Amino acid sequence: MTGSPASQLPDLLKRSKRDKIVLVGLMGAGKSCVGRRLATRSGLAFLDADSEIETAAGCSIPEIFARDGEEAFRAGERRVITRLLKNPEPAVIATGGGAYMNPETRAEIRRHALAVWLRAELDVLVRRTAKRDNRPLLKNSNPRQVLAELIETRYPVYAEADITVESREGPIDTTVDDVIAALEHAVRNEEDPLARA
Ligand SMILES: Nc1ncnc2c1ncn2[C@@H]1O[C@H](COP(=O)(O)OP(=O)(O)OP(=O)(O)O)[C@@H](O)[C@H]1O
Ligand SMILES: O=C(O)C1=C[C@@H](O)[C@@H](O)[C@H](O)C1
Ligand SMILES: [Mg+2]
Repeated sequence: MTGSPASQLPDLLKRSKRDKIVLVGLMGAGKSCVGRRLATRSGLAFLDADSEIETAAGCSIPEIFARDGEEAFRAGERRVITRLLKNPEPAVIATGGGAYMNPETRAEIRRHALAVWLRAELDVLVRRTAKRDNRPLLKNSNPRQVLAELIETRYPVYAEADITVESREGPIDTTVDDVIAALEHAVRNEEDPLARA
């Protein structure tokens, strides 16, 4: 762990008049592991939307997809994220990779949260997601092609987030440090737009 001032995050949230930091990005971008570390280092609560959906449904995401289909999963995802966002306790939330594609979810995130896009290159995503088979969208013969197509359709939408941080290979704490620095910069710019000049 590095010495960067993660403890400033609760104060940063107050200054931004929002109460959540929400991580968005593709499968394998690191939303869950970076989000958990960010929360631990800053003393904020951590919520993982995928886990919350599984708890609410009483079964795993692959089981929800197999039993009820993707559309039902997306409806549940929307409800769960809205509930998490409306809870006033300050927190870091890792979303599932598809959540930010929903325009209503994006609007709720904008209202309550500072949104962070964890961006990663295709090769990095392919390598990281190959380690586990818990992602229904990648359970086919060519996960690399699926991820490449999702990059095409989703990256322009993820780009609407308040900040973008590259999720590189290397220590997770380095990405956490980059997120904190970018958030500090974004909030400072919001407070004093002229400082950007
Ligand atoms: N910045 C990073 N550096 C190195 N490894 C990482 C980094 N971020 C994530 N990983 C590794 O990549 C894998 C996937 O990460 P994680 O589950 O956090 O992704 P995710 O964005 O939450 O994906 P999903 O949308 O499927 O939930 C994990 O094994 C994790 O340890
Ligand atoms: O990118 C996606 O659409 C998904 C990502 C995961 O986090 C899960 O939410 C689910 O596997 C779907
Ligand atoms: Mg995750």
